[in-house]
Amino acid sequence: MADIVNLAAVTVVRDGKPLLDSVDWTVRQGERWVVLGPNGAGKTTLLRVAATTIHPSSGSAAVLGQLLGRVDVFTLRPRIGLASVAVADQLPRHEPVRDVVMTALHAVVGRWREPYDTADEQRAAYLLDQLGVGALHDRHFGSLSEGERKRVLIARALMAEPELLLLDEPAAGLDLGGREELVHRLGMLARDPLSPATVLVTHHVEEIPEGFTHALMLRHGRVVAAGPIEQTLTAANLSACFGLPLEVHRERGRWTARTVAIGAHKRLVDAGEPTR
Ligand SMILES: Nc1ncnc2c1ncn2[C@@H]1O[C@H](COP(=O)(O)OP(=O)(O)OP(=O)(O)O)[C@@H](O)[C@H]1O
Repeated sequence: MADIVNLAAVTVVRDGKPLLDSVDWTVRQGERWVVLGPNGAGKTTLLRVAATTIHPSSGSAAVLGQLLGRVDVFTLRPRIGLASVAVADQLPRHEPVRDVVMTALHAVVGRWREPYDTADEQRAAYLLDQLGVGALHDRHFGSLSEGERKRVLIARALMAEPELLLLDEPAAGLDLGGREELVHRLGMLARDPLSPATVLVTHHVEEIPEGFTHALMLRHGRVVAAGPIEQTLTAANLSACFGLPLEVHRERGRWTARTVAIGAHKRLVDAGEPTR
């Protein structure tokens, strides 16, 4: 079976600056990857290559076994589910939620004359239920809260039964309850063997759902570490990735991170010592 994503020495240059720099990365069937990195590290750029919305400036990128540059990406895109702010921004605000989800079948935004049948409507309703927003199927997309919109986007990304699911910061902007609810649902999705290979971009290890198997860390467009999550998501790698001393813990399947320096800083403050 071909790799789901295979990047070899991928570099993406804009305005003379490498946004991705010699990235090697392979995603295989059944894997659930989290991509971590600070602001501007290149996470969204990486996801855009995997989503076939941009091509590498150099190196090679194969998605679902097809080499970018040698394949009609419009035949590939319906096989990839993408949930991101960029997708949300393209969706008509007055579209009913059900149609926002269903139009993914034709990789279009805004329902027009595409054919849909009862099975399509039932699948959209099933996915909205799975994401906990089934009751909202008639609402206009633009009237939803941030948390509701994020879940509808994930339902849309799953509608066409993709072979690759890409989630760009799915928990951004959610309150604590909304984040926990979403992370729980993504964990259920991750543990379902029928779910597609998944890549989730986030800044926060707290947002990694249970069941995620691999981690990729980026800094300044370069890979700091990549591999099985247990071996990769270490204090040393996370500190190198974010450029500050961090400790990382895993408890009952969930991750937390905090800076080591806060403790040292507090000790200095407590002792009345200067902190700079
Ligand atoms: N079209 C472009 N032209 C020039 N620079 C760009 C372009 N697109 C992105 N960048 C820059 O590339 C860098 C990486 O951007 P990217 O969005 O991939 O980072 P990110 O890790 O997703 O960041 P964030 O966590 O802030 O969303 C940033 O410095 C960004 O300003």
